[in-house]
Amino acid sequence: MTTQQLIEQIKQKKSFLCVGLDVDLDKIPTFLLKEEDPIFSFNKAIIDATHQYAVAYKPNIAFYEAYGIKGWMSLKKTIEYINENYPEVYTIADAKRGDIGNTASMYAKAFFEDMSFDSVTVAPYMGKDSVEPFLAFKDKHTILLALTSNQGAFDFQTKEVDGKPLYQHVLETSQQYENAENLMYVVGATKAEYFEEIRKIVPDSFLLVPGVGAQGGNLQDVCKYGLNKNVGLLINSSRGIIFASKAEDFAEKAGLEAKAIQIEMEEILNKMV
Ligand SMILES: O=c1ccn([C@@H]2O[C@H](COP(=O)(O)O)[C@@H](O)[C@H]2O)c(=O)[nH]1
Repeated sequence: MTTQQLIEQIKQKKSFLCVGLDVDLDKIPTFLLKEEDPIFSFNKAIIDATHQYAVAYKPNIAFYEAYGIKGWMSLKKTIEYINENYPEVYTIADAKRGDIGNTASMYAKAFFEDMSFDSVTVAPYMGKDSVEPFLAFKDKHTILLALTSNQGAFDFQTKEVDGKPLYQHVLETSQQYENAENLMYVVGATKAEYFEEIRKIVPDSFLLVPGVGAQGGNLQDVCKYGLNKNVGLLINSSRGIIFASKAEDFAEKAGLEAKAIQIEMEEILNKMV
């Protein structure tokens, strides 16, 4: 999907919500465990109930890898279901990959060609040759970890290197990579006070923002400096939406949670114009 198509969808739905599909068999309604593929059944119901309020879905690959081959099959069925039924929706493989060039190319093929995701999250620690193989794919996005939502972000990402925090080097240096127009960045909602500085460095880039809901980040705080002329934000909520209920009404409750966030987003967007 092109960036322009993503922007069009955001305008149409008046939403920049990304629903995280982090399925945990211990947390889904027990009646689903009788199904042939409980993870896919759960995802299908969540997607059907939330797609009108969300512009993107982000399965975190760990939640599928943890179940071995069955988990990978559930992931493949999920991405195929989205692409076939809701082709306007943007998809993110939250895989946090990162390795030397030839290995990075294989990761890129796995997520962009075999799985047909629109984007993949990548750790920047190994530098240019580990990122550019992903960027080489046309109409696909590489989402680099810049300033993550967790407490451990302060271990390295905010440390000063040559007079500025490491995360700022990630933003500035990666903008010089070949096909840098295919870059987006992860910035945690729990780091709202950093958005003003980040927008000075990457005013036009899309930012994937996890950390609202269960991790305590706040939508309004992020939007204060995070929005740009094209909205430029994808706000992710996983547990806060998909586990809104563990009963028969789990999908309906997920839909209501997504709708509440979409309404808040619409109000924010209305104030922009
Ligand atoms: O900085 C980061 C990068 C990725 N994540 C991932 O996003 C979701 C958040 O889930 P919630 O249930 O809404 O907290 C999850 O997949 C994380 O691994 C992140 O939280 N922070």
